[in-house]
Amino acid sequence: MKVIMGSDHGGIQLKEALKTVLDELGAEVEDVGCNCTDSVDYPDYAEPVAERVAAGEFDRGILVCGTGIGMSIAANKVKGIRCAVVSDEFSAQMSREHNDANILALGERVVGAGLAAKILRTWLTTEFTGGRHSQRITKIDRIEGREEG
Ligand SMILES: O=C(CO)[C@H](O)[C@H](O)[C@H](O)COP(=O)(O)O
Repeated sequence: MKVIMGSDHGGIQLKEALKTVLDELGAEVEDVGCNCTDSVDYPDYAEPVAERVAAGEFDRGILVCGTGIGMSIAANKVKGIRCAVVSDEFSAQMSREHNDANILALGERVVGAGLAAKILRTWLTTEFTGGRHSQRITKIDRIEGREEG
């Protein structure tokens, strides 16, 4: 699985910690930054991650900021992106099974590294259920103009 990651200064430590999990799962990882703790603006990292997932260059994206909220708001502006902010394992599972989320947003100031690792494992290994959920994704696509009707 090809995974692209990004963070702002508020998420850089958790982003680094999660690379161990990605390594254990055998993911091929690209990190678009940031690479230091200087204050930066999260949309500058959300945008390239979201654009490259939407373009099909990567299977999944992971974004980390202080809360995950700013990253998810920015990422969800890109057509084809379904970014879920998650802080528990059940939501991680549901965001994949029901919503086919293609980007996971985490908050370093919200979840500890241990819980975040469990969330990430669950999120990366859970498949979309399809069925009735597919028609709902189609309706989301229609809202953003990806589908006619
Ligand atoms: O966008 C966010 C909140 O919705 C992120 O958590 C940012 O990391 C946060 O706003 C950064 O805050 P800081 O005071 O500039 O470190």
